[in-house]
Amino acid sequence: MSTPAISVRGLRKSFGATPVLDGIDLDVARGESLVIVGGSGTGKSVLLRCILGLMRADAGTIRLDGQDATGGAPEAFLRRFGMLFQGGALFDSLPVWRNVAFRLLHDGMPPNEARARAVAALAAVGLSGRVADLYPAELSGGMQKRAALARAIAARPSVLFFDEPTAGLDPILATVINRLIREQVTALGATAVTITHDLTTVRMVADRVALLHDGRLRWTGPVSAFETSDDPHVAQFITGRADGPIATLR
Ligand SMILES: Nc1ncnc2c1ncn2[C@@H]1O[C@H](COP(=O)(O)OP(=O)(O)OP(=O)(O)O)[C@@H](O)[C@H]1O
Repeated sequence: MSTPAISVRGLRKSFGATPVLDGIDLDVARGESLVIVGGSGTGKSVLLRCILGLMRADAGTIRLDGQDATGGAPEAFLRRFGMLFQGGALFDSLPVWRNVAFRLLHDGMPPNEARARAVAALAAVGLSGRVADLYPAELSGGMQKRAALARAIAARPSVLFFDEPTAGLDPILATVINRLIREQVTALGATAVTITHDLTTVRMVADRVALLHDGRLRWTGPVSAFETSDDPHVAQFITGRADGPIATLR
């Protein structure tokens, strides 16, 4: 097997006496779309933050493209990386196109070229050129999400992270966003890691699924095996039953 894009071994992270990650082992192959699911507060965001070096793990190793990244993601990796944050995280004081082209401008691309790239990225997520000169506050929540997705893809990254990409969207717009993510992952040939509660996202975006519970990945497998799995954690997650191994009191 070729070197995985992301490789995590024995990752542990506690807050005070409470372990959140309790020995995570995970490989994400290049060009693969992995979706991580799990109940609220199970540590999905903490795992993502540790992988990116935004948070320091207590133990374990992280390798990105075969390079040790335990103390933080290498610059070379971050340059090829795009992220859609849960809340969108657009800069209010910048027009949409400058938000979308932020990285490109930062890297010294001439403004007219960067603007053209931003407009193309906006078009890829179904937003017209008219939106380019508006400010984030002038957009609806769904449009902001799409603009944030345009920003994540504008620099044509080879690794993409999506944190709750459909949270707060109506089901139709959620489908649009899921389709866009899948299209971008396929079009860019990118490696993608998505965190979600949304089963539709799992179905539309995942090649492989990992279920986080009690600090560990309880189940990982191809998306085709997810819905037919007889693992009680997976079954409870899919049916949304309150009774089962996943406690509802957290
Ligand atoms: N900086 C922090 N300090 C203390 N505790 C934290 C910190 N960040 C996260 N936690 C705790 O870690 C646990 C996991 O949080 P995390 O945000 O990773 O959950 P999640 O699975 O992403 O949840 P959700 O699906 O609700 O967003 C929670 O109990 C949370 O309170």
